[in-house]
Amino acid sequence: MVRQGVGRLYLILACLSLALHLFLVLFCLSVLQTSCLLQPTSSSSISSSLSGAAPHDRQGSSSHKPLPGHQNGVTARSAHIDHRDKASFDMAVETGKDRKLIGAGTATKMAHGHSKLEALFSHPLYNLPWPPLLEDDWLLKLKPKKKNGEDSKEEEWESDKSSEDSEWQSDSKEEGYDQANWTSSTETHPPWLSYHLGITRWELYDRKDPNVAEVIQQMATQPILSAVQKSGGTQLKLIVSFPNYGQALLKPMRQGRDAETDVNLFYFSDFERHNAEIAAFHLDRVLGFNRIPPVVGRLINVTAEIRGITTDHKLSRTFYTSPVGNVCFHGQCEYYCTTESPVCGRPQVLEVSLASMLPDLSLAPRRTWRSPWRRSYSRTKLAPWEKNPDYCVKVKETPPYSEGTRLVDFIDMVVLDFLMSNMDRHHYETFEKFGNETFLLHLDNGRAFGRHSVDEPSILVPLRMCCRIRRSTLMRLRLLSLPGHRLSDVMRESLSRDPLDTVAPLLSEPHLTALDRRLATVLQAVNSCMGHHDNVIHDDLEENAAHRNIGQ
Ligand SMILES: Nc1ncnc2c1ncn2[C@@H]1O[C@H](COP(=O)(O)OP(=O)(O)OP(=O)(O)O)[C@@H](O)[C@H]1O
Ligand SMILES: [Mn+2]
Repeated sequence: MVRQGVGRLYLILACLSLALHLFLVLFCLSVLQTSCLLQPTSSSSISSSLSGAAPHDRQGSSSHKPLPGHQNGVTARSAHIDHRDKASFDMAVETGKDRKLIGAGTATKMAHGHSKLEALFSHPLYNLPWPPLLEDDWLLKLKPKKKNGEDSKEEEWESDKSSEDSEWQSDSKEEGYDQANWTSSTETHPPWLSYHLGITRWELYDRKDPNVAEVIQQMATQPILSAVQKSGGTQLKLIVSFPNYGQALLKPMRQGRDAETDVNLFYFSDFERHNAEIAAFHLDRVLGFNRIPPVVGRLINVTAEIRGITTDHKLSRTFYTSPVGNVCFHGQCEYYCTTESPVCGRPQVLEVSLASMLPDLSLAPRRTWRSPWRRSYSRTKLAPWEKNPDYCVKVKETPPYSEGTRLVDFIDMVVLDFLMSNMDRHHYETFEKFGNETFLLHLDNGRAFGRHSVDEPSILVPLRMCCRIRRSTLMRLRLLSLPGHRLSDVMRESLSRDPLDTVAPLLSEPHLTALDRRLATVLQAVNSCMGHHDNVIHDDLEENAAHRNIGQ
């Protein structure tokens, strides 16, 4: 009797356990399904790594190296740099050497073995195929070399070592610089050149391109051979050069990471933030735009890596030692370049952001566009969009916003700016070669992430007024609002790969929380649009599919 009773008990327990397992399996499946908003398409193969190992979706290329025949090189001018005196680097502070930088090889797993960032980038919405890339969709291409006055089929741009006027010959003789034996063969190209050659009509870089990860790694670790002040703009910034002729735009840390913008300051009086430049690059990438040149943080020694090597006398003249013994400088510029607003090392070590330089303007000219929602930059005057609630009706009728994707591209930028609270988007740039059908460069993000406690509603006005948004953007934003892909979590993880994150988190928790809060506001704004307007969604997914079908 007893044995029979025990047997029955075991049977009941076994049934219970089976039921529990079945329940768990069903539960997991339903959770997975809800986080997957889109069925994978055949060409959107999912990569589990951030490296370039997975096949990518740019038509006509499988290794992110430009295709022969499309992308065989550029003229040597692209890497033109100032010839600089060379000084020692014995005091150089190098960071990031042993860290896994963004996109580099195997991605760093989170402590608990699950990477939300990897999961996000594996999602089909982050692996959408572009329309087929034609010859004109690449920013740069090789100049066929003419031999003896004849057109040669063989394309080559290696410098002719015997030629007197070869730029490369003189550059490569500079102490510290590499010999530049670059040919049309992609293997000979430094990573920054491969990155330049990979720029297309639709995006600045391919997230999975191993060259982009290399560019970031090199900016973080290579010796700085030259540093000169960059003219233009309002604040102090330098152009630095590396041994393989790569260049970066350096912006120094000017205030504590967590210093909130003074409430009594107009946004245009705010200092730029080096961490904002870094975080903006990560955010733009996490949003799936890929329209900000790769940026990385670094600790530099201001004496060895700026003062000691610069031949910019205007800059070197502004160095001094502060009363507490820190090495400071202020450079010369329109604003903020005085002893009242110096950049100071501690005593010599300084945090900076380094943004990879775009191709030289002589090779890839850019067009600057005034934003229709530009602020008045006056303390008293209102801008036109602040006075007219129907302002967008006019904008929608005016080229280039009346055609193609310009308006939704602009809205993408508005979403980015609202999330990071950047009020300083007075202008934006595009590559001239691509005319009106191209992505917008999201340059100059130094005034973003100024305040975490306030969300600036005026930045979102174009979205609320125009009620237009790309379907792919909206779907990615919805994905980022789900717990499994939460924007603040993926941003925290992405930023943890930057070398400066070991010094202090690049975005404090209140800034990360603000991202989630603002994302919810964007989604609410779109919902409200859909409640009141037709034609809110620009269906780029369908459009791209149609293009691909035509291309097949
Ligand atoms: N990564 C880059 N590569 C090449 N050029 C760049 C890059 N970033 C910015 N620039 C160019 O340099 C100019 C000045 O840079 P940036 O806008 O960041 O400086 P700024 O001092 O903040 O300017 P402003 O005061 O006008 O806002 C930009 O308008 C842009 O044309
Ligand atoms: Mn600026």
